Amino acid sequence: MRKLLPLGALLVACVPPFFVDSYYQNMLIMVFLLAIMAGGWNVMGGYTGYISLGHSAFLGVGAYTTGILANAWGVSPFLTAPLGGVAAGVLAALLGLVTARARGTVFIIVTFALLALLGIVAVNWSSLTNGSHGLVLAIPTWDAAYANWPFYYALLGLLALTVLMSWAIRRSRFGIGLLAIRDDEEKAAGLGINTPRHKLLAFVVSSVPIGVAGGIYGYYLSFLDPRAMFTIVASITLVLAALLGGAGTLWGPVIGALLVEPFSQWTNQQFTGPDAGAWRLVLFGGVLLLVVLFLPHGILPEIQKRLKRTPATAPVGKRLDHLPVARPSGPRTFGPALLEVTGLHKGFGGLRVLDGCSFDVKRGSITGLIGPNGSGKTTVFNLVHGLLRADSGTISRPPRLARTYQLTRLFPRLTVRENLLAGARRPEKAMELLEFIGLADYADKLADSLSYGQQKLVELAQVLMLDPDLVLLDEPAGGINPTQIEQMAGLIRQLNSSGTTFLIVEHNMPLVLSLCDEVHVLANGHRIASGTPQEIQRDPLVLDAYLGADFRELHGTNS
Ligand SMILES: Nc1ncnc2c1ncn2[C@@H]1O[C@H](COP(=O)(O)OP(=O)(O)OP(=O)(O)O)[C@@H](O)[C@H]1O
Repeated sequence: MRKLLPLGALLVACVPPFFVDSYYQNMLIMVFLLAIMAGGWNVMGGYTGYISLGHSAFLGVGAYTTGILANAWGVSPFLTAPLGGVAAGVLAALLGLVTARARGTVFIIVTFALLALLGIVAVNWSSLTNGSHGLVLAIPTWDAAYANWPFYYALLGLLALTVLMSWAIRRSRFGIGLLAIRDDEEKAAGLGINTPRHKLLAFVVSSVPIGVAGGIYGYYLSFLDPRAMFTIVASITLVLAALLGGAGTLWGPVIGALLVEPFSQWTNQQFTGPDAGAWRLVLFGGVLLLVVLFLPHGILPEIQKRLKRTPATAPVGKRLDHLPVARPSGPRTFGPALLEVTGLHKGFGGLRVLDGCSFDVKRGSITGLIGPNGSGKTTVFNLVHGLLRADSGTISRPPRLARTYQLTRLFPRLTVRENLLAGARRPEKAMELLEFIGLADYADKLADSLSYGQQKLVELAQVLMLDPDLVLLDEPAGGINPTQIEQMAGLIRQLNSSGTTFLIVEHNMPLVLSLCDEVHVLANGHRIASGTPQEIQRDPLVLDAYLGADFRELHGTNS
């Protein structure tokens, strides 16, 4: 693709002088326009995963701002078109603030409502927009033989800038943050990504090229009709182009525009009369539905998948070289409490999950938190990590704290390296940690192509990128094989010897007993025992509430 790019660019640039037929020039101008709109939208809808149905509003805002200012100042609309981009950006920022908490369908509806609202404003604010009569712009003054050229090159240049912007974003930490939000917003926030700021910026960035394009397009038409400028058909068309080509890819929106625009022009010729708009809406909506159902990732990812069809196996797990580090013999001494939880109460509706839970984790220790299913261990993690708020009680936690999840939550569509970089932009540190967990060879593989055990290791490395003082591990051995459990234990010990404190929730008792310095046992929402592994496995309360008869028999423990 990269090698073909200069050739393609040269060919496209040669069209106006060599293909004077204005039909084809106009077709390409409209393809560029649609590609810019789909490319801008892609930053929000493709990278960030927030589907907007209102993005064509930025085209109208850009066109009106450009036209009104050019008329008022008596200058060429080409000069005021960048201000169309500014107006679109400001509007997007305002809307972004309003929709800060909106997700999924609510976001779609709010963006659609914005489009409808602006259409009404454009029709009714006659003193500014000339209302439903439309706004007339200056007619181009250059020779009719070159009539389309300036628009053609202006939009081609803007398209190049849009693709370049999209490329730069995808390679930046900001872009990794956007993709992380798309894959798992809650987890992204947990890794320290400022998700509201990322979304706001993505919204603004996605609107600006469309606003500038609106200015150029308005001049191309020389007449702004509010119904055509704020039509839902335009929004559906641009979303269709992005999804068909491949949302979240660099070239997908361009490929989509190349396919959708000729189709759109064909429907323009086929449907005439007063209901034409409604029929086109039905048709585009239907095609959009088909694309979502049958080609959900779009054409480009489908082609890439077919080309890459290497053996469909996941990378085979390399045996890690890190042998578990032997436990230091003799008593270990620890610092003061790094985490202190006192009298935590938490309920969900009528269900009391935590009922006066208190315990601490000493600096430098590996502390276990065990208990029967449903005793509230994960809820404690969620409270300590700040995902939930306690009904009452206090938590004194260190500032640098990170957690893993019971079921791994890597960003599946980011590479292993990008998963690590999402929380902190430190490429050397990321590679160092991948070496440490034995997965450096997998740095550029997509996270979801790894085995579950490998994903658990990557999630550990991911949280270590934050240089945490305290790491909360939620079932690090859950669902992985005994060799990998041993590897995981070895890594935890190694990290602990270099100063990291761990709080581990785990059902694998041999692991807990061999790894932990101190163990707290929860049952019915509060702590029923604390002590060294030796003390815990002899405690009759713990044997009754959790470890049970099997454990007693197996280990010959007497009550
Ligand atoms: N967000 C929630 N809304 C309603 N109930 C919840 C919520 N989160 C947890 N619970 C309930 O709270 C109880 C404790 O759940 P929690 O996941 O903390 O237990 P756990 O000790 O971690 O269990 P396990 O060992 O099975 O992971 C369960 O009955 C669970 O169904």
